[in-house]
Amino acid sequence: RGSEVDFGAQKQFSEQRGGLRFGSSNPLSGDSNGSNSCHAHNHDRTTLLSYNHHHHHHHHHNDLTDSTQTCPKVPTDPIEWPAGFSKPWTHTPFCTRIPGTSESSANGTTPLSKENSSFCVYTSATYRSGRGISVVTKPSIANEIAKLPAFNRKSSNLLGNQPPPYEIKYVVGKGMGVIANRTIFRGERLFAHSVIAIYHNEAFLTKRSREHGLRAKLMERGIEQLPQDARERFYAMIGQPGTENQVVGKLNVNTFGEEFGGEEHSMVVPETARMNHDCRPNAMYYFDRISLVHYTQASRTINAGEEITITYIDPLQSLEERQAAIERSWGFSCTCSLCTSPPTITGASDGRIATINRLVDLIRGAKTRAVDKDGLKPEQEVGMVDTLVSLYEQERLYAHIADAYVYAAKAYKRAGRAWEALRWAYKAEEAALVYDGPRHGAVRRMENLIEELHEELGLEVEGSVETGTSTS
Ligand SMILES: C[S@@+](CC[C@H](N)C(=O)[O-])C[C@H]1O[C@@H](n2cnc3c(N)ncnc32)[C@H](O)[C@@H]1O
Repeated sequence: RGSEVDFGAQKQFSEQRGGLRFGSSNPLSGDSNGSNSCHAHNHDRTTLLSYNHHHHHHHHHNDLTDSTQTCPKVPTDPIEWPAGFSKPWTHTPFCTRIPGTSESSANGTTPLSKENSSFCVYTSATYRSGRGISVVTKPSIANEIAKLPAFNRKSSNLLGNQPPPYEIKYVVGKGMGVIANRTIFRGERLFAHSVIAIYHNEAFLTKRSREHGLRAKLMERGIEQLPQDARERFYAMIGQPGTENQVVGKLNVNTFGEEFGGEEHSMVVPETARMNHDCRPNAMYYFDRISLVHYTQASRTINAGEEITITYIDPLQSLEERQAAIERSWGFSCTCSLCTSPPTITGASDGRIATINRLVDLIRGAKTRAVDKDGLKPEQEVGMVDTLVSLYEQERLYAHIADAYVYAAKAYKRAGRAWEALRWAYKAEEAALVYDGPRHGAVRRMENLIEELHEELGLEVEGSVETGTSTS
């Protein structure tokens, strides 16, 4: 466990869930909330649509676009290379400069120095037996990424040699999609692929900038330096209509969001990016930041012929909010089964979603109160978690229900109802494995809870550690 690297923000099990894990943003296109005056000067939207998927996050002002504007300058990062920069990268890093110092050399490559580097392209063409990886980010973050155990792993075949349980096919109104070719059961692995590119969200280019040319080159170079197979997979991904730069257009609609060094990045996993969106999906993904591998599992039984889908957004939003989020970030209008249900059905669903959010607030609120005099009584909380689980089921949120099971296990334990707590803890552990993967803290917490409950209930087999080898 000593080797566990985590330089990103800790993800909470329940609350940071949702939309922001899929999709890319283009922060340089301007913050759509218009909350700061810097962006008032910025009319450089690259695209017709605002693909600012991480709109609720606070972005650093980015004045890489225009040094004359009155916004504060982005501070330069402490840069640790060139010391050891060549490892694990197989290409010389290619960097942009911050404004005011951008009299770059003819080929656009800047000397390696603390003062003038901002974003660089790092590529390892030998990464994972030649699958390759490009990272476009700040030097300090690239250094952290380079230290990951992922760079010592050889294997690029993470799925074994079984034929995939799906085919990539044309789906009316959606472009390509992933269609099951046999029955798939909950928990079955569907995709497991090493990311081929990671882009800092602030590295996205902007139109009016005098840095535009260099920035476009930076974005494109990330892909051009990849080995041929990865490059072809990148260009095979769907584009974004109306986006001038092909690479940026593909990044805008195909990437998964993840934090590195506490800052938002967009990751490319071309195989997994074939899955279309559904507000009530039958598959769920997680990203393992130690190995830089992205995993997808079935979250319920999927029948042969059925499309395999994931959700691009936080599914615990009303119909209106979901459709707005999809429209804003991807530019299509959602026609999933829930979104196209009659108003009586969608209205009932919106009501359940509001109740789910309210219950979670109440349960969490009770927990954070130091002395819960006016907090929830244990039996009240038990009633709430029963309702919560039921609402998730009614909403067909088969993967996200992990959160509800965790609340249920804790509530029953608190109420002194150990057997029921154990039942929920097992369900929570199973769901968290599908939802978050084995490395996630939720899985470990549920394992610990199960162990505690076993003790409380006298379930542990006496001397089980010693007699573990003698089987009948
Ligand atoms: C990550 S890609 C998914 C694969 C894509 N259909 C393809 O052909 O490669 C995202 C894009 O697929 C399309 N898409 C995804 N889900 C959709 C849906 N539910 N309805 C319509 N189009 C969808 C949109 O064009 C979106 O920008």
